[in-house]
Amino acid sequence: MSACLLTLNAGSSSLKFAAFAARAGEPLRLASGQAEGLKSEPRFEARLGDGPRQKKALGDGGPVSHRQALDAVLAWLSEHLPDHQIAAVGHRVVHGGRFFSGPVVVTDEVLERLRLLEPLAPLHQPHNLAGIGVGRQAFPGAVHVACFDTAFHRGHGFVEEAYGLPRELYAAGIRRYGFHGLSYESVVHLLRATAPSLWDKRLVVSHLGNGASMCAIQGGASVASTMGFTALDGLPMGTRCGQLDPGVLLFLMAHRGMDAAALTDLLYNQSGLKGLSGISSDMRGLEASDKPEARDAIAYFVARVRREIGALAATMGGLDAIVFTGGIGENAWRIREKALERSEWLGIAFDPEANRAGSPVISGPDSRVKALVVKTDEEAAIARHTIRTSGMDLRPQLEPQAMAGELE
Ligand SMILES: Nc1ncnc2c1ncn2[C@@H]1O[C@H](COP(=O)(O)OP(=O)(O)O)[C@@H](O)[C@H]1O
Ligand SMILES: CC(=O)OP(=O)(O)O
Ligand SMILES: [Mg+2]
Repeated sequence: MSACLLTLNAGSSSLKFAAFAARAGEPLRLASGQAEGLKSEPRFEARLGDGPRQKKALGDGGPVSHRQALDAVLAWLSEHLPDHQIAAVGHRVVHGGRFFSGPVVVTDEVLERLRLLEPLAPLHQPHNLAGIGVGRQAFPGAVHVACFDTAFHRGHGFVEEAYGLPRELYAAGIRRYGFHGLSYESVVHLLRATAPSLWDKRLVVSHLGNGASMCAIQGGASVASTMGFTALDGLPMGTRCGQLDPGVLLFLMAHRGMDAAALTDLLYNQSGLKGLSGISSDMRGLEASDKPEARDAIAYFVARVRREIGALAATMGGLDAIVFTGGIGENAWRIREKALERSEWLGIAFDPEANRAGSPVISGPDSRVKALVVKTDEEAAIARHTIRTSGMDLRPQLEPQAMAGELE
């Protein structure tokens, strides 16, 4: 039996997983997949390495619990990787608050602290912690490691972390934390291998998915994020509002009688692309629609991305590369095109053909600022943390040489 590690990323309606072996401190992907649509039409999909995707229905047509989803994952793994024993499990946890600035081995005490953060990430944290619960039951002998979306941003200075509120609230933890850190780390890691003269320069990385944020990164470290105390701020998202004047909330409370529960539902579930369009939270659905409301929602999304490119570049005193990632960032060429329209002033010579063709480099050869598309790999970031934190393999990380220079 050889030891391997499992990564679990439990979302509100999905459970993503990957299995890795550890080779010289680097994860080697053995398998990956997801159980999704748990509350509507549960489906299971998995593949060995880069092999073909195997798909099947999950359950008997009705909703499926995270525990059942994990059982399906385990059954698939024991059928397809029978010679591997799971020695460590890495869990994505969206909010680590002030307590955690790096990955941590899960204990009952750690879990207790993470539960306190559930109200700060209602779409994620309860599911992340449920995933840890079922994972610990299924693998009582494995080391469980929590890896945080917030950790990558914990080096921010006071100005990026504070709100313009009394200092006592800052001291109480009411700060800008930032999210999608595992995704940003994975982008930096990939650039380090494929763009060695660029990775530590001034980057604006746009993680545009169902959740969406942008991050200024310099020297490989996060400098500023569009997200703050919760994963509501910054860009509009599938169903989340993005940046909002807090005066709107005061008005809704005073004049529409809305309480915390009603506002939570409004801001997390009914807003963003879904609320703006009244059609769909899904970018593909909006791109396919010819309704003016769909066009408005897309225009609002793109305008916010363009605005944040300028704002984040300003925090670094300039820009050397812009990177798109996430489901929208990687796949929606029209969104990238609109986001980079009239960006010559920033030093970007956009290459529309390369962009449309899905090339990883979407700026021209003479562009002073590079524009790139990178596939995010949160699972690999979780796996690297888990290898180091669990002590599965403590040898220094090897840089993959084969890709050196690929994106330059
Ligand atoms: N080819 C595509 N064109 C436009 N949008 C796409 C495409 N593929 C995926 N998307 C969008 O990506 C979003 C989901 O992003 P993803 O990063 O997978 O989400 P999650 O945050 O749930 O992991 C959805 O809005 C989806 O419509
Ligand atoms: C933090 C966040 O928004 O995550 P996701 O993109 O998975 O919703
Ligand atoms: Mg995501």
